[in-house]
Amino acid sequence: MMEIERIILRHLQMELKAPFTTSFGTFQTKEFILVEVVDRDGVSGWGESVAFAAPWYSEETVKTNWHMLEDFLVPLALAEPIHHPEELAKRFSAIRQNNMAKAALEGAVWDLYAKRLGVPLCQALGGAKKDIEVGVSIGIQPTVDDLLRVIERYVAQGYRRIKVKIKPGWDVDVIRSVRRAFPDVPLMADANSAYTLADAKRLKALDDFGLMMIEQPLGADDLIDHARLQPLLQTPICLDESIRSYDDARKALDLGSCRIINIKIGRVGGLREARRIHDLCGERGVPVWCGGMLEAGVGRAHNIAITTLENFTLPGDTAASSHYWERDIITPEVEVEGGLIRVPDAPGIGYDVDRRQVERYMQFAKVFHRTATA
Ligand SMILES: O=C(O)CCC(=O)C1=CC=C[C@@H](O)[C@@H]1C(=O)O
Ligand SMILES: [Mg+2]
Repeated sequence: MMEIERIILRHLQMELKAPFTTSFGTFQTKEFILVEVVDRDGVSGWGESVAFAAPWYSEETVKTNWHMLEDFLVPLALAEPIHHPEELAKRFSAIRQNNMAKAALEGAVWDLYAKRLGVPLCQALGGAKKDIEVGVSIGIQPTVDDLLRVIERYVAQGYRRIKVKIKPGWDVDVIRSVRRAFPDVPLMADANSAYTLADAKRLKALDDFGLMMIEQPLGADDLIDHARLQPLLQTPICLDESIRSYDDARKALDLGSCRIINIKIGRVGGLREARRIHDLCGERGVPVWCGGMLEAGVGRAHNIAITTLENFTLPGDTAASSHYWERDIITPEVEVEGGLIRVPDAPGIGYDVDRRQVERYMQFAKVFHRTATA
């Protein structure tokens, strides 16, 4: 049983090594909330909210997450002891949506739970892989030549697949050039909802390049138009933004809206829901992979743990810490060798949170205490 004594929310800000550009815009600074739960014995569990500062990927932001955590979720977590992290889904069920806020706190409780059991988080989740395969996601670059140079660097580092961002006007010609330069590299494109069904012909033209998948071509909240588009394409559609729950995944598979699902722990509301979606896709023979949200070390560690589940058969977006940061907030940092991350075997998330670095990036914090009862 976990008796959480206090919960600390910290607001951090870290500079990315290089700006990240998608169909929606560019950012260079990552703001996020780090959640620490501390139990009666002084054991800490860590979670990271993946919401961005602005609501362009989803409606959640760092500030809405702080509000949800402070005013609703933290009080619910402190109200009573927790026997198992899966209980939180029920406890949080009165709060609609706000999945990234829920996932950050649930993730911290999972870490604490695994640490108390003395097992790695991956094992607590039922994962068995010792290494996970990873790819890298590359933002839109100023020119095609720049993009080719960046890809070359990551291919040389051994990443198992390359993901490039596309948008209208930066798609067929760009992918053609990439294919010409790298005929054999496992390649995929992410549109972040930049197209509509009216663009079906343009998307169909991408069939010529042997892409592993096209990620989220249409509306962020759509399943129907994707189900119309998929039969027109040879390339599998992978849904990201559209899948926020087990039920969304079930509906998407029933409708034929996609043939692959990108699971982001934050987007679906936590590790429990992520695992349920993974299991459903496994039963239906649909492969999944773990998406990224430019996480710092704690979020990255959670991604590694969930990716050890069996049906995460495609390389994910969890690249090395050094791809993003001068200095990450965990030790050791996440390293990629030959496109693989060795899954840590220490209890919980398996990496130590480097409190000195956390202090360095922290802008403000707030501590919440359990209100004393018997
Ligand atoms: O390296 C990563 O963490 C993945 C980055 C990435 O591709 C994305 C992060 C956040 C929003 C999107 O632009 C995109 C995605 O949709 O997967
Ligand atoms: Mg995506």
